[in-house]
Amino acid sequence: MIDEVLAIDQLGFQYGEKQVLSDISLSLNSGKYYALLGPNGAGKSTLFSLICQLLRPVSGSLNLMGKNTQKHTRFALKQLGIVFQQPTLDLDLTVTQNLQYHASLQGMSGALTRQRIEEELARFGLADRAKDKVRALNGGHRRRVEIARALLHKPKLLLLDEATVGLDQNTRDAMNTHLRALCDSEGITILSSTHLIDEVKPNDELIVLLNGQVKLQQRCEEAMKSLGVETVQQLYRQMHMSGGQ
Ligand SMILES: Nc1ncnc2c1ncn2[C@@H]1O[C@H](COP(=O)(O)OP(=O)(O)OP(=O)(O)O)[C@@H](O)[C@H]1O
Repeated sequence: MIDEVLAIDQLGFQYGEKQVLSDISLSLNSGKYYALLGPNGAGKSTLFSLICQLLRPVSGSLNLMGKNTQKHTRFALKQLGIVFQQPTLDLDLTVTQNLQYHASLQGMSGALTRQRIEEELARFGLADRAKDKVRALNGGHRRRVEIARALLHKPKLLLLDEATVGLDQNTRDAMNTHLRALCDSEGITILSSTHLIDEVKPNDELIVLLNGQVKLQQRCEEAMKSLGVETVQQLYRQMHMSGGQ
């Protein structure tokens, strides 16, 4: 079994003249939850776009499951599930139709599609909403559908770009618990960007991006211990003061 799911080596990116990411090197292992923290404009969404190949790196390389993403595009896209910051469900289609559309883009057979939709909707407590139009769902349920959709083809790496924004506290808590359980039960790796520091748990792997550079990659609990702080808030504030904006 390959333990390293994503390897990023000396990645650099710029929009025109503007350098946005510099010398990013990261290693993400299977079954772990990585919380990506960084202020507005730090480059989190750009990093996600590079991983899912909406953008091409200016320098450096990305390997997914041991294969270079630019040389093995289709393979790489099959390893990824993505939930973008902006909702992307079709509100006028049913939950099942939205999922079927994704499955057909992934080239999944009809039988497999039916089976996987049933499994994922059950897992997310949405089995009884399968035939409802997405428009009829509340924000928390819509997000769950988006995550179920991203998992349909059993990706190795799930990218969540501020996936809990706009959800109430209870829904966020439930989703966060659920996502970490996915890492344990399915061995899936999650890279999740957030501004909500209270969502980062001591057992998470923490990645802090500041000014387009990785300032920290360490298990959260260990990072707090080595910096002598008691909360993730304090840790993040300290990182800012020692190298941020
Ligand atoms: N298409 C673009 N063209 C030019 N500059 C861009 C473009 N997209 C983003 N940028 C700039 O690149 C930098 C990084 O943006 P990015 O959206 O990756 O940051 P972020 O960490 O995701 O921020 P946020 O938390 O606000 O979503 C910012 O300075 C932003 O203004």
